Amino acid sequence: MSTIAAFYGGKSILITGATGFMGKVLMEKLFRTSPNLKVIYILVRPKADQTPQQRVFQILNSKLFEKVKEVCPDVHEKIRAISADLNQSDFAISKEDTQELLSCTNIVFHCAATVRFDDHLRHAVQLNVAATQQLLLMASQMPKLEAFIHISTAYSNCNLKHIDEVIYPCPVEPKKIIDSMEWLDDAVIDEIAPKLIGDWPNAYTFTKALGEMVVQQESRNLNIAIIRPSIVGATWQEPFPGWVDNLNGPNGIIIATGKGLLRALRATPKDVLDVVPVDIVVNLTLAVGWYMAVRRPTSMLIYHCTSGNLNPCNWGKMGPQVLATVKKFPFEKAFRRPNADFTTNTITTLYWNTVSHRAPAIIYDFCLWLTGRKPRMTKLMNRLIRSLSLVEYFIKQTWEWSTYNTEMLMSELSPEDRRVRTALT
Ligand SMILES: CCCCCCCCCCCCCCCCCCCCCCCCCC(=O)SCCNC(=O)CCNC(=O)[C@H](O)C(C)(C)COP(=O)(O)OP(=O)(O)OC[C@H]1O[C@@H](n2cnc3c(N)ncnc32)[C@H](O)[C@@H]1OP(=O)(O)O
Ligand SMILES: NC(=O)C1=CN([C@@H]2O[C@H](COP(=O)(O)OP(=O)(O)OC[C@H]3O[C@@H](n4cnc5c(N)ncnc54)[C@H](OP(=O)(O)O)[C@@H]3O)[C@@H](O)[C@H]2O)C=CC1
Repeated sequence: MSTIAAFYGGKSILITGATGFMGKVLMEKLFRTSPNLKVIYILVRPKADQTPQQRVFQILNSKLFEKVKEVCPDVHEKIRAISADLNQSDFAISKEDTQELLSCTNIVFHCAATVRFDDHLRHAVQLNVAATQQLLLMASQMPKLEAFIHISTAYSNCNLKHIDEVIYPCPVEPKKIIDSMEWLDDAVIDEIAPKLIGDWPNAYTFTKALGEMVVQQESRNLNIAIIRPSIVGATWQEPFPGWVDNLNGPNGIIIATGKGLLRALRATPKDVLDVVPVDIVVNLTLAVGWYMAVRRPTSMLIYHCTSGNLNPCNWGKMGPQVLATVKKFPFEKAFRRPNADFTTNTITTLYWNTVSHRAPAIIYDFCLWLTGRKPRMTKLMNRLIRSLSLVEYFIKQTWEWSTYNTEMLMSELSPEDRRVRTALT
C-alpha cells in the first residue's frame, strides 16, 4: 500500500472548496485510496436552492465517485458537510460545528477561492485574502493539526518572468487592503482598483498573491505549505481520463473549439502552454500533506505544480491535438464543424473575430429571429470573445517556474508512491 495513502488512514481532514473542480477530485482520491480515514469535513454553502447536504449527496452520486462507492461503502458516514459561507467574517459556522472542527482536525486543505478574472476586488479580497486569514486563525486553535496546505496559483506572481518557490512581497499590505474594503464603497473601490492591482492582470491573481502573504504573516507555529498549480485541466488518469466539470482554464476554450464556436485563437505555436491535469495536482497536494506532517520541515515550503520545465507542451502541439480529438469525438449540437487556427497579431485577430465569430453569429440569430425563435448566438459569441480577451494575458506570454521543492519531494517518495504520483516528468 502507498505510504501516503496509509498516512491519511484514521485522519480527520478539513477541505474548503470541496464542491469545486479541484476539491471534488481531492475528496474522491482521499476516499478511494484511504477509505479508512476517519472523516472529511467540508465547508459547503447553500447554493441554487440546494441545502449543503443535498449538494453533497449530488456529488457522491456523480460519475466521479463511482469507484469510491466500491472501496468506501460508508462514504456517506465519513463526510461531514458543514454549512459555511467564506464571505462571512466568521464563516457563518455554528458554534457546535466550530468546536468540532477545532478539536478534531488533523489536516487542512484550503482550496476555496473565487477564480473569476472579472470579480469585483471587494469579493476577491474577501474570499482569497480575508477568508484565508480567518481560516489560519481557526487553524491556530486546532491542537491536533498536523499540516495546513494552501492552494494558490502559479500565476500569483505573473508580473514576474521567472518565478521561484518563494513568497514575493506585494506592494500593498494585505491587512490594509482587508480593512479598507470594509469601509470603502464599491464606486471608490472601482476607482482605485487598477492602481491597487498595479501590474497584475486581474483581481484574481492579485488577491492570490496577497493570500500568500497572509499565509506567510499569519503562519504562527503552524506547519504550512503552499501549492501553486499552473493551468489545471481535465483528469489524465484518475479516477478516469477526461473528467472536468467547468469551463475555466483550458476547458472553455477546448469546448468552444469542439462546438465550432471558436475558429481563431491568438497564440504563438512555439510558445509553451503550462497545463497540468487536475489528478496530478491532487497527487502532489496529498504528497505535500504527508511530507509536511511526517517530515516537519523547519520552514514553510512552496511547491510549483507546473509542467513547463518537466514535460513542456506548446501551442503547436496542443492545438492540432485538440482539433484532431474534437473532430474524432464530435460534440453534440455543435454550432459548426470544428476548425480553428492560430492568429499571431492584432489585425488578423480582429479580422477573424469579425469574419469567423461575430458575422456568422449575427446571421444565425437573424435566421432564428426569422423563424420566430429567440436569438442567442451573438450573446454567446460576445461572451466567448470577452472570455478570450480576459485570458489573452496568459496565452500571449510564457513564464518559467523553478520546481526544486516539487522535485525534492518526488525524490522522497517510496517507489510505489513515485510510480503513482510523478507523471509530470
Ligand atoms: C493547426 C492549428 C490548430 C490550432 C487550434 C487552435 C484552437 C485549439 C484550442 C487549443 C486549446 C488548448 C488549451 C487551451 C488553454 C488555454 C488556457 C487559457 C488560460 C487560462 C489562464 C488561467 C491562468 C490562471 C489559472 C488559475 O489560477 S485559476 C483558473 C481558473 N479561472 C479561470 O479560468 C477563470 C476564467 N474565466 C472567467 O473568469 C470567466 O469565465 C470570464 C472569462 C470572466 C467570463 O465570464 P462570463 O462572461 O460570465 O462567462 P461564464 O460565466 O464563464 O459563462 C457564462 C455563460 O457562457 C457560457 N460559456 C462560457 N464559456 C463558454 C464556452 N467556452 N463554450 C460554451 N459556452 C460557454 C457558460 O455556459 C455560461 O452560460 P449560462 O450559465 O450563463 O447559461
Ligand atoms: N482551475 C484552475 O485552473 C486553477 C485553480 N487554482 C486554485 O485551485 C483552487 C480551486 O480552484 P477550482 O477548483 O478550479 O475553483 P472552483 O471555482 O471550481 O471551486 C471554488 C470552490 O470555492 C468555494 N467557494 C467559493 N466561494 C465560497 C464561499 N463564499 N463560501 C464557501 N465556499 C466558497 C466554491 O464553493 P461553491 O461550489 O459553493 O461555489 C468551490 O467549492 C483555487 O484556490 C484556485 O485559485 C490554481 C491554479 C489553477
